[in-house]
Amino acid sequence: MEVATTVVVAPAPAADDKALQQKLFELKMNPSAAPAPAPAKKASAKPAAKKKLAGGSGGYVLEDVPHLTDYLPNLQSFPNPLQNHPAYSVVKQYFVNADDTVAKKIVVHKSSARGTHFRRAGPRQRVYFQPDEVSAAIVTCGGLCPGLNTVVREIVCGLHDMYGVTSVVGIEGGYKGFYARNTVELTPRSVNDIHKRGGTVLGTSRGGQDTAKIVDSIQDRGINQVYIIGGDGTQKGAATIHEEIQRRGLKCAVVGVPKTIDNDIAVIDKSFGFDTAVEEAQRAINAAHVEAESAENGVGVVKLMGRNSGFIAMYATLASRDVDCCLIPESPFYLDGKGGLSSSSPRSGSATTATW
Ligand SMILES: Nc1ncnc2c1ncn2[C@@H]1O[C@H](COP(=O)(O)OP(=O)(O)OP(=O)(O)O)[C@@H](O)[C@H]1O
Ligand SMILES: O=P(O)(O)OC[C@H]1O[C@](O)(CO)[C@@H](O)[C@@H]1O
Repeated sequence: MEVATTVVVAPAPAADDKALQQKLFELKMNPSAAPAPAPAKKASAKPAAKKKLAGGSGGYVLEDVPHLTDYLPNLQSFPNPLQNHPAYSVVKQYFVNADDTVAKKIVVHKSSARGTHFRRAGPRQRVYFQPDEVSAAIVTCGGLCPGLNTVVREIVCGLHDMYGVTSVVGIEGGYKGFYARNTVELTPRSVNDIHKRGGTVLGTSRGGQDTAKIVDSIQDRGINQVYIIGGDGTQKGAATIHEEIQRRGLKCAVVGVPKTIDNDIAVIDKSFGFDTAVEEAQRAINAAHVEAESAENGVGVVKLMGRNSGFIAMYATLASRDVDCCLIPESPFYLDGKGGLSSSSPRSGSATTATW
């Protein structure tokens, strides 16, 4: 009897991260089942940045993002230029109410507290920069992810076409590029085709950088909006840069754009690059399936990205229909004995999907 088995497996997590990943998975799959917030971690090398929290009625908690007006309370605001834009001004309720928030848990019990909320992103009725006042910079840091160039392109074109901003530069080679390299001018024309290329046209890097030198460069170049695209390490760096900017009292907005191919951020719809990863996985799965079917008792094993997170493996499995078993780090499995992986054989010639 020929048995064709295609197994998709996400790499095993490091033991320390398992609890965190379990929490992320629960939040993503079933927000109502999310456990109560864990007590704050004890001593770490550097104290975590202080959270900006606000309370409301019925146990409502707003876990807010920092804002320029936190330390520049008298900052002048202006009507959003979008309100006169021919493409947007006709759309009713285009602007996000400044007080709109998004609940961390979607499903709650009628008697439970309203819980943690996050400020909703989107264009505001009033903004804190005039278009000709803006001098923006974009930087990409950390590892590569599909869509980095698309994000760079959309920031440049969005600033230009929607907000009338003409001064945008790229920082080359990641954080260090702020003080080690010259900037490159970014215009809608220069970024027009970059989304068709892989990687990041700005270059990237990992490793130590000097926050004071970065902020010196921001200050010297007169940059007042910084768009920082990168993973968790990059965002920690962005928080540090913001802290230094705030300490110096500069009118400079720091925008963190989260990058994770693994889609392991609970409160956003989807992270950029995830769809491409799932799509690309199909090719590997197809190839493994063909191989497995061609051999007697053939087994095809596909190892996908996601050291601590099984979303790519799980979505690729759901899309493929040729996968018999999907192993993800959030769900423990074992090989031998009753219920063990080795005891589950797929029906011959059929595609049986088992998720472990
Ligand atoms: N805790 C931190 N504080 C300040 N800067 C940091 C911190 N962690 C990392 N960085 C800086 O952020 C940049 C990118 O970090 P890192 O190499 O960890 O990638 P990442 O953003 O986590 O992306 P990836 O998901 O691809 O690993 C590096 O320049 C690094 O020095
Ligand atoms: O091998 P490392 O350095 O742990 O990184 C692997 C991680 O990086 C990624 O490839 C991109 O975030 C993940 O899919 C994977 O979990």
